[in-house]
Amino acid sequence: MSKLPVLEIFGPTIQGEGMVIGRKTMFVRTAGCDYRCSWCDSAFTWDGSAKQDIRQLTPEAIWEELVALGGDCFDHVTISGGNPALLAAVADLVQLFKTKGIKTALETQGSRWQPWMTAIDDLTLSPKPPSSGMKTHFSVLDSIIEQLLPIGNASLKVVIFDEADFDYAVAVHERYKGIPFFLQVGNADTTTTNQEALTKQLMTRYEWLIDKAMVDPKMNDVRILPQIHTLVWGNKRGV
Ligand SMILES: C[S@@+](CC[C@H](N)C(=O)[O-])C[C@H]1O[C@@H](n2cnc3c(N)ncnc32)[C@H](O)[C@@H]1O
Ligand SMILES: Nc1nc2[nH]cc(C(=O)O)c2c(=O)[nH]1
Ligand code: SF4
Ligand SMILES: [Mg+2]
Repeated sequence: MSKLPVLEIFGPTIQGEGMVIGRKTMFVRTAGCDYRCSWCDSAFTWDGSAKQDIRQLTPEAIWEELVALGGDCFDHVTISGGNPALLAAVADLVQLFKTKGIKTALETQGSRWQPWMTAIDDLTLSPKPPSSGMKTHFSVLDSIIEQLLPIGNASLKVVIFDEADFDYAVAVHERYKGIPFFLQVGNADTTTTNQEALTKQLMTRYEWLIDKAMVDPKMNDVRILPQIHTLVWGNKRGV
């Protein structure tokens, strides 16, 4: 069976972001990304700094590791990256999880379509705002959302750092009216170990983002969230 490039397997922990925030889950983090976001909090998946830690694993080997870590204390796995949507082999992993009675979530920026996306229970599409330095190919995102709308498994989550990002988020929300929409506080310091200062800064940014959304009639049907794992554990990896 085809193998996947894996950088991290961890949990159980809480899903710290978006549509299933707070849910107990395991994480599988794949290596490689087609983007280079200026503020990426997982740059080690694509910048070469963790190259030596990438393992090519079969779905069965991934499952064994999840069970070794979580025992019978989980029923949900989140696949993130990097961009797991670069990998056709996610299909086999998701099928294996299904046979084990495990629900799946997946995080991607929405730059590539994969047929297995219809089999994901909780799919987060996180197109990137101007502050990331990336450009959204809306024709690709249009096509992904069109195919997932009848399934009802997708949400949109836009990370916000500044006014231009907020305007971008408004435009994305307006374009895809029927999709649950989340605004997420951007973490501007992904390397600090000063957790107290980071939490304070993130809460200030959270309040700023709430205030922005409250007075915008185009942002009535939205949810506004921080990354709660960052509030609890700071920039620690593997949580
Ligand atoms: C590391 S990415 C991996 C999945 C996929 N490449 C993507 O970007 O959606 C997981 C989530 O973390 C978000 N993220 C990355 N860096 C962040 C930061 N500095 N502050 C807040 N969210 C961040 C991304 O926007 C995405 O929603
Ligand atoms: N607890 C926790 N929740 C998360 N939600 C999305 C994450 C990601 O890096 O994709 C993430 C993560 O790394 N940890
Ligand atoms: S798309 Fe996701 S993993 Fe890739 S650089 Fe951007 S935030 Fe990081
Ligand atoms: Mg993360």
